[in-house]
Amino acid sequence: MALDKTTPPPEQQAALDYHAFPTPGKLEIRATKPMATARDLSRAYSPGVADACMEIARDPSLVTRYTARRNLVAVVSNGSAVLGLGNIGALASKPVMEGKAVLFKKFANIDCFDLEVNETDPEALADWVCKLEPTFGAINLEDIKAPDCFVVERICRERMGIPVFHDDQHGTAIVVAAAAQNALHIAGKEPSAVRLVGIGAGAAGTACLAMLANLGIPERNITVFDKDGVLHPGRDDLAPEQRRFAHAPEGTTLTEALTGADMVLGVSGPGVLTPEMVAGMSERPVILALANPVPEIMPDLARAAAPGAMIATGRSDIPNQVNNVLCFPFIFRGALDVEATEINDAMKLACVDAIASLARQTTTAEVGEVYQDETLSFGPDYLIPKPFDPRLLPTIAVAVARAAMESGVARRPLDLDAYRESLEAQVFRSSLTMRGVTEAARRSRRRIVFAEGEDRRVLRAVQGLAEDGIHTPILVGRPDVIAQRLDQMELPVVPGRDFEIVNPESDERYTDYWRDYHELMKRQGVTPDLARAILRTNTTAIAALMVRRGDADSMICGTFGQYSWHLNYIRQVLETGGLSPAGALSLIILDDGPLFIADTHVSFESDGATLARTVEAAARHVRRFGIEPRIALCSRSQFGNFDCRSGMAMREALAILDAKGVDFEYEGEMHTELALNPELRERLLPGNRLTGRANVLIYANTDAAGAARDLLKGVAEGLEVGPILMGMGNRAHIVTPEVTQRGLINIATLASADVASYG
Ligand SMILES: NC(=O)C1=CN([C@@H]2O[C@H](COP(=O)(O)OP(=O)(O)OC[C@H]3O[C@@H](n4cnc5c(N)ncnc54)[C@H](OP(=O)(O)O)[C@@H]3O)[C@@H](O)[C@H]2O)C=CC1
Ligand SMILES: CC(=O)C(=O)O
Ligand SMILES: [Mg+2]
Repeated sequence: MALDKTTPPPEQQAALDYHAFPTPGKLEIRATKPMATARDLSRAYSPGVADACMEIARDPSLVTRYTARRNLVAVVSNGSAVLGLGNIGALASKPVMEGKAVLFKKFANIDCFDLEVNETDPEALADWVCKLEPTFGAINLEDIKAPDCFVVERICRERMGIPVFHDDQHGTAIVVAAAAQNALHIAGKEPSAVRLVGIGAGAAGTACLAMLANLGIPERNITVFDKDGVLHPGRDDLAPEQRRFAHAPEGTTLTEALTGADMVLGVSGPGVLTPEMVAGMSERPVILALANPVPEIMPDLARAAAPGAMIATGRSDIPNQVNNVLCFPFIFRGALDVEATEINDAMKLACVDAIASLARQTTTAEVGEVYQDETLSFGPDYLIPKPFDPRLLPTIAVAVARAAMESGVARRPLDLDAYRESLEAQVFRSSLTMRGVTEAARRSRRRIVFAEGEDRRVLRAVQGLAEDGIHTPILVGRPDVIAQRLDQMELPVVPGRDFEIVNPESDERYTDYWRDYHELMKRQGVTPDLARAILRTNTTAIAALMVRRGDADSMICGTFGQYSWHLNYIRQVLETGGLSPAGALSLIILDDGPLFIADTHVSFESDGATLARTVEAAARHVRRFGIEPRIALCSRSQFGNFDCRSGMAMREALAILDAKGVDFEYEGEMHTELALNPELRERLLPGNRLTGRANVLIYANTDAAGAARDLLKGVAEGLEVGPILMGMGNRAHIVTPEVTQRGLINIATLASADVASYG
């Protein structure tokens, strides 16, 4: 069906809707201080604000203490070279600039104002930017056409005492250099022997070519084109940045230049390269077709014409995205945090090395999660890290900060180890909470068996565990299926070295296992035939038997199916006089700290005695994270005001705990709201024994606990560690089907930690 102008194709309509709904645009401003009372108002505004003003007037350096300036970047454009769309003007450039601001925030937690300026004269534009110095910690120039961008940047850098960085030049050059370095390494080509063709001699083109020359590609091997054809010595329309590359003979055509070339860098416009042109390039050519949104050649056409080619574009929807988004959020993070006066060459080169080396390392569970169907091991389709790779922030920002300090432009030197740790805590949200447990796991020799060893998330988790230096897991699964999946996912873990396999179809211990199981269950209607069948097909039962017989120390199951189905087999095999489930505890990591919730899965309706046991077990587990428990027994009833079932059970539990004299804070029964709001609690339940905000919420039925857990995960973006099966001596844990690779790593780490008091 032909689509008329008023009916965009579905993907375009979706992009337009993304921008339009639920509120127009992609950004808003949020206050970081409370503004709820007259007292707040008098501090934030008149009269209190005057104190902050006068302090800054007295000592200008205090602006970083009393305002948001240090973390505030201006994204400035006049709309003269917006993506590859050309000079569409300042107003139409706004979606791109808002987009850059969102990326700054999302990837590096940097706040931005996007400033679209109606000014075509570069000197006037520079003047305008310089006057903004009091507002910002740094300036990101964007989509300003060459050669005007050179003028604007030079003037701003000369006159301003904060970093000024033209993203299209330097951000692009950094990422291109990292990708080119890696591609040439794979192709086995030395930069000094490479023949390079550049298409586009604008902002991006000139900076990328200069950077590539800096990496060792000889200038005489570089031939460059713009809309007027080849850059040659006879041209009098070139800026110095372009003239440097103008040495080809006049009249050279693009096809001629590309014949036998090793690399082409397109930063020009859509469809400039034809299949015939790339077909004539050398063996294993590198094709960087970076025009946005439509590249110089689409990868499928390029691959058909040059099957050995390594191809990258600037787009997010195609593997090998070479785009300055891999650079600008992170280079600014490092520069802002050390209060650098500029972003110099040493910082840029540090950034190139950091990006290039990240692609050569194996990826994390988090990246695997986002890019499920893509190859993520270093090679032709993975030359460069993915934008959602959480390692980018700590790795690049630290490298940049170090380079700034070493090159003498950092006004605020940092302890780089502590800096890296704080950045890692931002991106790997569970890492800080899990740190103590991870250390304990590294020291232990516990063997963990994964019942669903063929699951892709389990295989990625095994890789993560190997990287974390945590033990050798055992996988229950068919070796050929595991091998095939590892191969598909290009995971470098190897059976025998990084993990062991128990094949349910042929393990030599099978007879022992089914006999043990039959012995355990013969009085509950399990016949030998049934025991054989279960131990042949039910990997949860197999894993439990392994733990029971001492072939493993702990098991993890639950990536599919119902929690209670798995729990049933665990109870059959592992429950003893001393070990029985005491509830499931979820640790939910939220922006403002961890919150534990129980019992989310085990006892559907708990009585007082069960609840008291759950509370004690939860306190034990919470302390394993180095957190002192403050436990609230939550109910619809509050201090005996309502005789609902949960209220009565909670009161019974409270009496049991009181009689026992336990050594942690607990109180109840109370509404969840009061558990989380100490001021309100003090008002409604004066004299209650809980101090501060509760960090453990106990519910009397799994409906309530499960709903609290799901809401925190679903609405508050809580990250779950768990559920932790309490009471089983750390011998078994059951995850839930939505578990992520990071979730599996966390639970396996918990299971691995050798803690005597675990139960
Ligand atoms: N992937 C990434 O990270 C990035 C990609 N880009 C992309 O690079 C392109 C250029 O951006 P930028 O350098 O900022 O813009 P500029 O306007 O500064 O430069 C554009 C250059 O491309 C040349 N050009 C345009 N069309 C053709 C053509 N058909 N044949 C040969 N040369 C052509 C122009 O020639 P002339 O001077 O004669 O007009 C000019 O030299 C855009 O498509 C942009 O999206 C830019 C930055 C980052
Ligand atoms: C990515 C970018 O900055 C551009 O295409 O202009
Ligand atoms: Mg740009």
